[in-house]
Amino acid sequence: MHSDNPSLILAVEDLAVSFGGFRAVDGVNLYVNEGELRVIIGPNGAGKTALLDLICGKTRPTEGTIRFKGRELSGMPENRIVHEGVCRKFQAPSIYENLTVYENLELTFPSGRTVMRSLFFRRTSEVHDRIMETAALVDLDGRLDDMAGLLSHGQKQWLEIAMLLIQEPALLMLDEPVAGMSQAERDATAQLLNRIREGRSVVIIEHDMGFVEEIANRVTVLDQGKVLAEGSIDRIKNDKRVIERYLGH
Ligand SMILES: Nc1ncnc2c1ncn2[C@@H]1O[C@H](COP(=O)(O)OP(=O)(O)OP(=O)(O)O)[C@@H](O)[C@H]1O
Repeated sequence: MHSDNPSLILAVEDLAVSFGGFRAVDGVNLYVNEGELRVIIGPNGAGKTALLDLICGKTRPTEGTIRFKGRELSGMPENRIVHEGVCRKFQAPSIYENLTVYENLELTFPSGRTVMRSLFFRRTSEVHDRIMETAALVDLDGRLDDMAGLLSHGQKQWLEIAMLLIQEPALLMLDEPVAGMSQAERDATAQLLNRIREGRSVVIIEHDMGFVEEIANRVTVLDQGKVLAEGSIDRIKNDKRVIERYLGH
């Protein structure tokens, strides 16, 4: 049924992973369309992170398939999955604090450069234009010459998102992107995500329901490794089982 949908970009089917006999992900189906912003919620230990780990190749499934643009990702090494267009941002920022915002972005431009080699790298106008465009997308165009270490917590998170966007992923996965942010930074992040979802798909793990309401197209609720419910935020908020298992706590 889902293969008839031309905008389907990610199709996860019957996915499972066991750790020492414990099924952290237990038969999950997940279908994400192009241009969609999907939020995954659920109680602690529901398998949200484990699901993203499987999609980005950090861990291998015990069962099931992960098709991205029709190609099977499970079994591919992590760097190959990035090359296919799937990028993942982890919670802790991994920016270079002693380099400028511009240099951080330049470093991630997809040409396999290292910190040392980038010192001798000639800036082409293509690289420069992409850096300027991406910095503007995350509101950091005014901070390009500042050391990344001087940015606020929220701006560091945006820089890291920009470092992924430079690689032009078709699917961007973010793990609790607004954790530790001020309300103003959360609002700005919601706007940022609405800008960056254009032309790509975004999958986000989030606990903050206020934020989920602001950004989500569709919400998938995981519980004990399984999909408990899926649908619009209004449907999810009023789902008896979701309230019982998660929202009511
Ligand atoms: N690589 C791994 N090795 C061993 N166990 C794992 C691994 N990844 C996840 N688990 C286990 O699987 C279960 C689900 O964990 P997971 O981190 O996916 O939950 P979560 O829904 O992301 O929870 P939280 O909201 O607390 O982050 C946990 O019991 C966890 O210990």
